[in-house]
Amino acid sequence: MASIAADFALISSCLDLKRRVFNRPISPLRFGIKTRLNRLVTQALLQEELKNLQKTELGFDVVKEIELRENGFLGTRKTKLVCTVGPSCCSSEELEKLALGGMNVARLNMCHNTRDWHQDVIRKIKKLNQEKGFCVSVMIDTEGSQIHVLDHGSPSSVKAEEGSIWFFTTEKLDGYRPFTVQAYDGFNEGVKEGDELVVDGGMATFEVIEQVGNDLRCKCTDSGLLLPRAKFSFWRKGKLVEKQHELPTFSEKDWSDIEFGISEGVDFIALSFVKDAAAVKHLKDHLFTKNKLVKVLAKIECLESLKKLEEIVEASDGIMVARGDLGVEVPLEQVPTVQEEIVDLCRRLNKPVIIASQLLESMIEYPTPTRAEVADVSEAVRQCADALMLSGESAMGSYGQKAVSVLRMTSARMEQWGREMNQQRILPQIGESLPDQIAEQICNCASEMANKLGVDAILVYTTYGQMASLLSRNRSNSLILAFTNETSTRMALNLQWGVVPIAFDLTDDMDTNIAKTTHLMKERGMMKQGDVILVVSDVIPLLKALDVATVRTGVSRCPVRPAACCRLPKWRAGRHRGCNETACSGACGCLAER
Ligand SMILES: Nc1ncnc2c1ncn2[C@@H]1O[C@H](COP(=O)(O)OP(=O)(O)O)[C@@H](O)[C@H]1O
Ligand SMILES: C=C(OP(=O)(O)O)C(=O)O
Ligand SMILES: [K+]
Ligand SMILES: [Mg+2]
Repeated sequence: MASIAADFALISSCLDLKRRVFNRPISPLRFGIKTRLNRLVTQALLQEELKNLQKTELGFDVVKEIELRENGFLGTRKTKLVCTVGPSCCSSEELEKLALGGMNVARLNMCHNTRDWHQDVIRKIKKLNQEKGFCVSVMIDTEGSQIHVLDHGSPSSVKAEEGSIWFFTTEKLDGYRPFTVQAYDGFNEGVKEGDELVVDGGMATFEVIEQVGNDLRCKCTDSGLLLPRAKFSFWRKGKLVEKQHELPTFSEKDWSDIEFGISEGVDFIALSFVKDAAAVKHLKDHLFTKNKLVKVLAKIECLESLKKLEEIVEASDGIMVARGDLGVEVPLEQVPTVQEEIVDLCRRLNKPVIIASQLLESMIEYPTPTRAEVADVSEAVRQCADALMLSGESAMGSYGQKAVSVLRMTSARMEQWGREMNQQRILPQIGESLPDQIAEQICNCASEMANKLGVDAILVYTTYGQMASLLSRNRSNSLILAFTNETSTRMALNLQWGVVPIAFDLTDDMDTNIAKTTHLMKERGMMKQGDVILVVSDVIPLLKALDVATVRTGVSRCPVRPAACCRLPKWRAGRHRGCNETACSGACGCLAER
């Protein structure tokens, strides 16, 4: 196997040979898979420059750095973790503990708390990133038409006993009133006597026994707990009673929250209750006019979004399977299959996907998860979702850090099992244009090769994250180290399976990029002798890359040598690029213009 140890004798002889033949330094393949030889040559050429490099020129997340040193490339966790920030974890100390525990993305749910509170949290996270070397991205999650919630006026859960009679009203309650629950104006439109009112997808069930003006009198038919802000829906003969009036995806508050998010420099906006692709495009257009590279995630959490799933996934930069609300509109037993379908579709279309809500719900109150919760988390990891999300567990629970460590350990174990099983999946082609198809093929082949050769890491040099994402899509065993000079790309890649985004000041010269980054990785103890790496890049635009690759083909068959073909390299500024000849020798009989 290749080694990254320097072999100076070999390099020198290569350089000599090269200079003699081409009278110019070797230029290895600008994209594609690097050979050991090329890597060694590049290293030698850049040796002087490398001596002056500062370790800090590599923007590496401190937490990943520790993990990499401890577990090596293969053992480093690939599944990403999103934590909702709330009162339990909003101090700098708590946020730091979550970051150290492996939080990749912090989510702020705009349904709760004040603008100032959110601003304070975002600034604390950015400060921690800057001062302590974390790489935690920030996501805001819009409120949307989040009005399908009940309020019983009590800060804790209230139990509904079977047979008890309850009053569901639009009247504003001032505090707790026994057997009374407040709902939004118009909640009972289209509802008939005999319909079922289901709370939180089945936590408790009521039968509508009487319409009283705008209110409903209901009998509890299946006892259960009503949590604060419980979600509810009406059902008739096993089917959802669809809402009479469609609420817009964006409220005025949502737009103002979005503007706030943009001005605070958030990395993701998760859009609640998306019903079609138009809503996603609307927001993306808005961001485009502001020249903002914020990623838009669509939350799949209502029946309408399932009907238009494919167009929504295509329009978005990523998806959240928001099982909390989804489980209110879809029968609970269908949620697992719907989840798997969404995860599969996202992977087919190359969009990151987050599994959200109730992953470790019992840990809001208890320090240990249930077996069933661990099984649910494992299942999401087995499906190869990009990320797992904590909601109340981190936002308001007492064991947020422990919940993060349960996610971390469970996903690491399941990923290891996945590697042992070596499950491969044939993926459909997604690229439509030739350059996109080429990029895709390179990434597919690199991933396959990485698995077959037992490669430790794939290094990808990327401006907008395209190839890093295509590599991630393959879910290969190797870790993907993505070097980018774009901060927005680095923060966005934080959500992608198996990608470790690293800030680095990329140049147009791939040899320099590779030499410098591998040198720094070694210096920092993250790469060692004997590690096997593959290199892929989209830094040079693909069409050009094709040209460069072709030049490379041509170089080895340069007209200086009689049997060479000069067709592919073309003639540049009247000179052949490979050898400085001013005219084609014609020896090859090629089609080049002469
Ligand atoms: N920023 C916040 N401020 C106060 N409480 C919060 C905040 N974010 C989340 N929470 C609490 O954590 C719970 C779970 O969060 P989440 O699932 O995001 O919200 P929801 O329950 O509204 O869907 C919320 O119901 C709320 O009690
Ligand atoms: C994540 C979800 O959205 P929210 O917490 O904003 O209701 C959900 O419904 O699962
Ligand atoms: K929300
Ligand atoms: Mg929701």
